Amino acid sequence: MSSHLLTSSTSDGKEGLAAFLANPERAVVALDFDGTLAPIVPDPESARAHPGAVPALARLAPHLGAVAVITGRPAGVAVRYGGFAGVPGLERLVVLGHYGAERWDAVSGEVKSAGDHSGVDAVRAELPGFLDRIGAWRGTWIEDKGRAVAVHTRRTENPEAAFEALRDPLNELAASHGLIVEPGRLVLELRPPGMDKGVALAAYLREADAGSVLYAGDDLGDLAAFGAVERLRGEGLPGVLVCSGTASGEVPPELVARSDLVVDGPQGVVDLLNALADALG
Ligand SMILES: O=P(O)(O)OC[C@H]1O[C@H](O[C@H]2O[C@H](CO)[C@@H](O)[C@H](O)[C@H]2O)[C@H](O)[C@@H](O)[C@@H]1O
Repeated sequence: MSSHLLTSSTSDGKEGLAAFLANPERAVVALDFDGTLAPIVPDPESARAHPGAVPALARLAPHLGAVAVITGRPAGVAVRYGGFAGVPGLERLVVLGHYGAERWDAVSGEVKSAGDHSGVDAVRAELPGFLDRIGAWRGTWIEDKGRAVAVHTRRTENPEAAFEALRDPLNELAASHGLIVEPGRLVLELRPPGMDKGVALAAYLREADAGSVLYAGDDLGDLAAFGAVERLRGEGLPGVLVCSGTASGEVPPELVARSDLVVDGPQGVVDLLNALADALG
């Protein structure tokens, strides 16, 4: 595996990588799931971690202070689709699900979650009729996530147009039930406010007593985590921001612009994790 993957063109990236490699026992790796560890697929229930992801994480994790997956998925779903449970090397893995409102850890094997929001039940009941009434595109699909409900347009004839047509109506519906809309890659999720990947990541880094951090993501929901790393860099914590880019053009330009390193989707993330493990091995 080549060390050229461990080069960044930004000064923050260079500083972050140097600190990470110099003091790995206090380094933290945090990764998004869909689009970063798992390739994007048309059916969200068919998404699975890249076959190289768990082996690469299991090689790297024993060298590090901590490793976490931070995802919009329910934590238990990410654990299942990722194949993260019971893996030698990942005995301390933490999965922060629902943008940080849920937490699974490998030590207990249990999921702990914040309280429920009654608005989610109301939206769940209302959404099918609501989508019919507003003439949502055929192929629009509702993903019931338990603590949230997501509306996907990837399987419609024109996913971008279907997505744009839903934006305003879903914003209104969410607001009327005290929820927010979390936009993602051809998905609009109605979920409780008050938590995001930035809040979740910052709290996790404090808990892990991080000396440096590397965060990788591919979507709008990851911008909050990028913001947290940028803030912490300002306070002296070295950090590397990695964009899991793809040829699809779906990755938000802002995420690319704010990253220190762009890699080629989940395969590129796996290569990067292996290059880090090689460098520390
Ligand atoms: O925070 P993440 O781990 O990136 O999760 C964000 C959402 O990912 C899933 O949707 C995305 O991946 C699907 C499977 O590849 C794809 O079909 C969809 O278009 C993408 O938006 C998941 O279904 C959502 O619940 C997550 O919030």
